[in-house]
Amino acid sequence: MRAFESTQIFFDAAAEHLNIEPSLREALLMPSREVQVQVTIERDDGSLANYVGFRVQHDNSRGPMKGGLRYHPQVDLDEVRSLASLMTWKTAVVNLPYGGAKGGIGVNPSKMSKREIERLTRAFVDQIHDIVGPDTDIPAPDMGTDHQVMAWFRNQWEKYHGFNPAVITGKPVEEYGARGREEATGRGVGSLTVKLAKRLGIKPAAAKTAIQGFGNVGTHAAKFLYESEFPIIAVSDLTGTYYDPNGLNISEVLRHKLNHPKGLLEGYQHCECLPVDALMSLQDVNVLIPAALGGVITSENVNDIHASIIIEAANGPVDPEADAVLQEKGVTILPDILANAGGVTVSYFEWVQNRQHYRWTLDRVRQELDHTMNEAFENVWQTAQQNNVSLRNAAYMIGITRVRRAAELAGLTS
Ligand SMILES: NC(=O)C1=CN([C@@H]2O[C@H](COP(=O)(O)OP(=O)(O)OC[C@H]3O[C@@H](n4cnc5c(N)ncnc54)[C@H](OP(=O)(O)O)[C@@H]3O)[C@@H](O)[C@H]2O)C=CC1
Ligand SMILES: O=C(O)CCC(=O)C(=O)O
Repeated sequence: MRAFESTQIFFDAAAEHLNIEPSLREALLMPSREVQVQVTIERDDGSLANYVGFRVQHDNSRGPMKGGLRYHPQVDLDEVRSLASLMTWKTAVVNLPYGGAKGGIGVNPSKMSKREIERLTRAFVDQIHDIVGPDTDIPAPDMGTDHQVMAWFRNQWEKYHGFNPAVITGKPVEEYGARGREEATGRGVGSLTVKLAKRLGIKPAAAKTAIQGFGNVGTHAAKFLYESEFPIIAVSDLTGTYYDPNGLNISEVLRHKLNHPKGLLEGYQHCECLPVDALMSLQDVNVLIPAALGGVITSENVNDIHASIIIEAANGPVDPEADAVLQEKGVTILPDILANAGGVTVSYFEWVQNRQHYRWTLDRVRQELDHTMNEAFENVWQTAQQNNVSLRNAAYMIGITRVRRAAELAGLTS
């Protein structure tokens, strides 16, 4: 199933509960603007390379549009469209004054030099600089991009429009970035995992956890949960699944990754190394955290999953067919638009600080993040209980209701 179709099915299920009529559904779901651009750079060897870049601006009823930039070979218009719509519901679920957007380039950054990635980023900004801005659409990191890419993006954008660091978030801390943005998504995932397990009566020692993807989100979620005494029994990246039924020493695993020339888990010796896909079907896993690509749990592999809790750190990891099977089995799924909202929440704090020319302490960022995530969690939990629906359905109902209200107040057709 294509990514946007998946998102649409989840949207429709909630819209049905809310009794939203078809033409309004269409208006809420249809992206406001989709831009596709050619991104051509000179490779280090002097040859030319052409890529396709996208920015989909889904909705701005609640404020400027917000969402990350992904550099990955699978990036295409359908995926970016789906990710952009998820941003609209996500910013609404955590009640940030934003709409939703997403962008990316179909490229494999692991096969490029640092200078090539810089040229690629600057060439992309040359193509889209006039549709993004601090009051219109504010990008941020996602898969394959980091604070360095954000710094290049800002620098190139400011060549056209002048000083304004609020044009992008997730910047280096010393260059107008917020303390705590890098850890924010993983920290939010970790704190809600702890909260959900407690709510379901599962003690940390019994919450054996597996994390797919060990990049920004996966590493910080692992760190938080390890410190909360959850046994992390497996983690994976593209080099394999690293498994210890008694729990990995996450400090040691993180040290290994830090010392690996490409930041990979490859070569980590103090556990079993299994094939990449083995992580999903490990029998002794209670909490499964997909933290890499979307569409990784489908009708093909759903029956191999043994976990009783799935935390969607990635965007769109479970497709609707698999979701239905998991619901039937009683698996609790914390949906992406709530679980991974810590990143955009601290992006919002960064944007606020940039606009006020003021800096918050890390303690303040963490405190406000925890407050926002807790409030959103409680709201989603209560809505699910009151309406007897899944947490995903409840989260969509909250998001859609807020966006619909803002759109109606503004005058839908104006
Ligand atoms: N960064 C953020 O703030 C936010 C991210 N997200 C979502 O979280 C997810 C991860 O993003 P992020 O951590 O930033 O991305 P990164 O690029 O930092 O890390 C991605 C990780 O996933 C691994 N990976 C890719 N494919 C597979 C696979 N098939 N099996 C196992 N591991 C795999 C990569 O391995 P390798 O290194 O070997 O390539 C890498 O470890 C995405 O879905 C993103 O949209 C959501 C909200 C905010
Ligand atoms: O930090 C942001 O603005 C957006 C992060 C993002 O892309 C996401 O939540 O999926």
